[in-house]
Amino acid sequence: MAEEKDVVVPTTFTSAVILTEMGLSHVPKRFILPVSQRPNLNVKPSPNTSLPLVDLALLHHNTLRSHVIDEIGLACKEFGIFQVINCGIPSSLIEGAMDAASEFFNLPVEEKMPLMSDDVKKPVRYGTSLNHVEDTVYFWRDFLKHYSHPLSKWVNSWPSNPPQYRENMGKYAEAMHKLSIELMGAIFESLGLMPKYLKDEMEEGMQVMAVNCYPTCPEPELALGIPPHTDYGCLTILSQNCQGLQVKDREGTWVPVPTVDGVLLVHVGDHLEVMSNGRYKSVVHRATGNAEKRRISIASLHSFAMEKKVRPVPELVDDQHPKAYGDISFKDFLDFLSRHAITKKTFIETVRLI
Ligand SMILES: O=C(O)CCC(=O)C(=O)O
Ligand SMILES: [Fe+2]
Repeated sequence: MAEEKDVVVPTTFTSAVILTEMGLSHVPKRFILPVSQRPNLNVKPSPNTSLPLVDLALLHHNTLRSHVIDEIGLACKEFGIFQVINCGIPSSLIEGAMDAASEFFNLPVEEKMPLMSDDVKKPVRYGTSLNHVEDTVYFWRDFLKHYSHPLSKWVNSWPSNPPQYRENMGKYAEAMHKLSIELMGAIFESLGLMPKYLKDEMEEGMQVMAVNCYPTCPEPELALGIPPHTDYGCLTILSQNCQGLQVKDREGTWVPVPTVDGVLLVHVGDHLEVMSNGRYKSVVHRATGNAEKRRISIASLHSFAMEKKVRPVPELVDDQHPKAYGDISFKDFLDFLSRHAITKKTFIETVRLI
């Protein structure tokens, strides 16, 4: 039982990792969701999932490129998420980043404590529930978030322990950044724009890595690892070591996403929804807990520079498609996040005009 062990839980910071180390047999009350928001864990991911699978090697094929662009466009439109294979990233590089992440969460709490913060504007921070002040229910996740692009600007502020963290995560971050540029080119092309459209803005944009740890949860049917949300950026590229991600399909049904070796997941984020003037919608997703296995995921979020306003692309606004969104920047999102609980209202809802 918790009381019997010599573990001090900080009152301002409730870490799921610490609670799991305490060996609880029940989740504490503040993690228990109202019945209507609890996940149904009996729905297992199907290997024949309807989630699109895109072979990125074909983007370099003269005659097949346009077919792949259509596939990506359809995936963004119908699902807001797709799986990609053959991205040219060695599996050892992804495994290296996952191992570094896992070892970081294994560190004793005293080593992680100096990075703990509820301030969403910190470029490097360790946290748990998204907003301790505003969130009324807590979530079974610890995370490390850090800015990552350009790498040379940020890498020295990343954890120096485990010793391989900076090198492994740095290589991974650079590979994700390169991939995000290629994907954005394909996505713009699928919208009828030039593939180089806004490429400089992406090159100079922000990259935030959200390194997530969902420790084993004694009662995963009562709690969530991360509540339903959309990602703020243009797109997010995700690696995971086991299943736990669920996405809401266009009918409102939660669909579990399978884990397949060599597959990365690409989410449409709010900025892409705005730029596409609503042709593509950011995908609502959440992560469930797991009683047997600790889950690690690395989400790489790509957006324009902090204060750069994102707006519907003029070519995509006409009489049939009136401007549907106001202008937003990453900074606007952070301002919103520091004031609101993520569980109450999503940021994108506040910028929709129609
Ligand atoms: O762990 C996951 O699969 C999702 C993580 C996520 O949604 C995020 O970090 O924004
Ligand atoms: Fe997310």
